[in-house]
Amino acid sequence: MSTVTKIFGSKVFDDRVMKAKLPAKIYNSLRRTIDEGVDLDIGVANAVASAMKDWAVENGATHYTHWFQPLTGITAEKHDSFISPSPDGGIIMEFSGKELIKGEPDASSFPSGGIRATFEARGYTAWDPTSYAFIKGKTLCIPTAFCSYGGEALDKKTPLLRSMEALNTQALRILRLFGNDAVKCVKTSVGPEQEYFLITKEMYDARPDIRFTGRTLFGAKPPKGQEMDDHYFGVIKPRVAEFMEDLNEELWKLGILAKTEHNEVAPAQHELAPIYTTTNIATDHNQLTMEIMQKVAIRHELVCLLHEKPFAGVNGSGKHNNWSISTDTGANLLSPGATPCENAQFLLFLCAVIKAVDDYQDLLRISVATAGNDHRLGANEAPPAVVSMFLGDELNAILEAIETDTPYVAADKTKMKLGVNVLPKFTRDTTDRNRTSPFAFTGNKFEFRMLGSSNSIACANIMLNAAVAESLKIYADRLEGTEDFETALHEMIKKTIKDHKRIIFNGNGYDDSWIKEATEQRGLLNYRTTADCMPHLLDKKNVEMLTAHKVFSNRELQSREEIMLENYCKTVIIEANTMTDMAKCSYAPAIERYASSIAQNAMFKKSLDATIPCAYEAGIVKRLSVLCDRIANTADELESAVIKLSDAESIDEEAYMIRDTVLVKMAELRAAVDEAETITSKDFWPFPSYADMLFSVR
Ligand SMILES: NC(=O)CC[C@H](N)C(=O)O
Repeated sequence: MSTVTKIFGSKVFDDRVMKAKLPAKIYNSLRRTIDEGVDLDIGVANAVASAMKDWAVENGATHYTHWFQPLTGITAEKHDSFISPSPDGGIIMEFSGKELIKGEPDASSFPSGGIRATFEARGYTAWDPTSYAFIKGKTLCIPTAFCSYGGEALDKKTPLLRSMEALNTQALRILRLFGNDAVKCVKTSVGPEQEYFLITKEMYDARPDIRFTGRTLFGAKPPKGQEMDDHYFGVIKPRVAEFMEDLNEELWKLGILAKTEHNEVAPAQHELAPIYTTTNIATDHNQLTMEIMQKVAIRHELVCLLHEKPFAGVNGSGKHNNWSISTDTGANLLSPGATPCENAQFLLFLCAVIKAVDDYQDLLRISVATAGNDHRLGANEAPPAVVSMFLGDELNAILEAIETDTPYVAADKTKMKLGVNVLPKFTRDTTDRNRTSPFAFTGNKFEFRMLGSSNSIACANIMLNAAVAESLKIYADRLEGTEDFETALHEMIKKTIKDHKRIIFNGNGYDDSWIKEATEQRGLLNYRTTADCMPHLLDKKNVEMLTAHKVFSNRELQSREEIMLENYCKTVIIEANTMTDMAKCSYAPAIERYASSIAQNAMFKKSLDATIPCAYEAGIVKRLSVLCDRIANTADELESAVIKLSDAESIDEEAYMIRDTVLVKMAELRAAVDEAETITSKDFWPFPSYADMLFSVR
């Protein structure tokens, strides 16, 4: 066995271990819980817990934790050791079924958006057996859902599981209509491409803005950025290669299918992509991947930046969510099939996605909304904030032929009537990719490109699954019990294309003319910022859909809106405070020192000989003095804008004020400091430059 096959999954209590360690009866009953959602009885839980503990202890674990994903966007853990006193004064290592299936963390300090007051400390964590337990360090981590005392979800996993269930229910109804009775379960899978930057720890330590906010808040454009396209897929530097090697090993041990690694477009930018897996597991794995990337980087004296736009002017970091729907019998429902019948089914699922993306474009935008991602969307190969879909030429032609009842030329001029017997065979689309499209069909899956690199993929997939479940439900309601299935199917697909073709766009998403056409002619939404989109989470149609499929309750939705806006406001306020601090306490004094040293030089020169020219010195001193005044004044104005936020009467209003005043002043302050950087001696400049940081790893 190669080393990789040996270490892969070695820290995971996966199917192989369960099979080997559990009595057959227990194993089969656990499998039924994992595969079919059958309730687990305490006897089984006790047996699993005991085997899990023995395995974990054998592998060096001393503690266990319920590992969950609160609404902070990161994961949470509270370790308990397995020890229990024994009568002889020693200890035994113990872990019960009760401890496995339920935890009661005193977790009052997590954001709950009003679901739970601080004095109501209790929250519950409940084991999610569909995601395997694993060992991190010396701790056995048990993936769990997290909810309040009253049963409301306080995490991202619970609604994600609910959305998968909603899609499963509706997709099965559709499959039955096509005579498919063998499929027991439909699941979505995802392969998220994780982009990130690596800079040296030395650079990181020297930049308070990166340390406090994850991104640079100042920095003049370097002489060289990504103009030469020489970093993308370029030779990986040895130090980065060592980091990647180490990272792969850690991920493989945790059963994470790390597959592709390469240099990305911007200097210092890289990407890691795993093989796709069930959405729930992919979400857990992506959270772990982000955590481990940061840990491994430190071992190499590097820092891994997961911010969406750590450096202005070069590519930001996204997390493209490659999403598909498949059955337990191994069929990918987004893959054009081999027979006309399969293609009719494929077209129905395709239409369900088209309808979902159009009807719930706002929810998709909301699902990726963060202060950081607002800076990324709309430039440097990240899609714009207007949601649209790219299907490619062949699929477009097919949809057009269906809509207009005209022959589909590429397929023997067969008229596109969607009767299962007359639909022509067509193969996988091989058209080009579109980097500016938020939602691109890539042959047998959709690539949702709007997610930012720090986003949990849970949110985007919750909305996507729920919206598609809703389309499928509407279809199933219409088709079930119809006399003439083929005609009804054909009419329904035709209607979907007519009603929703506005969302399909194959051109350049960055063109101003597209944004104009999208918003003015097609009526698509353009929510530029988190402040613009977040309140729409509570729009009637969104609440109705999400509650109808039991993905969120009303209260859970309100809490999410509040938490996301609070997060936006806090993030920007921390950025603003960091900026005023850096401007007042570091930049302005440094600029003053440099200007005064130049002024003194000029005076020395003049005292030697009054005819020595000092135009250079005078010019610089003048420019820097003007800039320094501007920096000081703008920093004051920024500070006042932040103080004024306390006048806001609601979190929505505070977010609007941030968008309209604080972010505007931040941009002005940055412009003044960046201009000063271009004429100040490096010896006086207090922080590393863009060039220093972007080219720091050699
Ligand atoms: N080449 C690429 O796919 C770049 C994507 C880009 N970094 C983004 O923000 O999404």
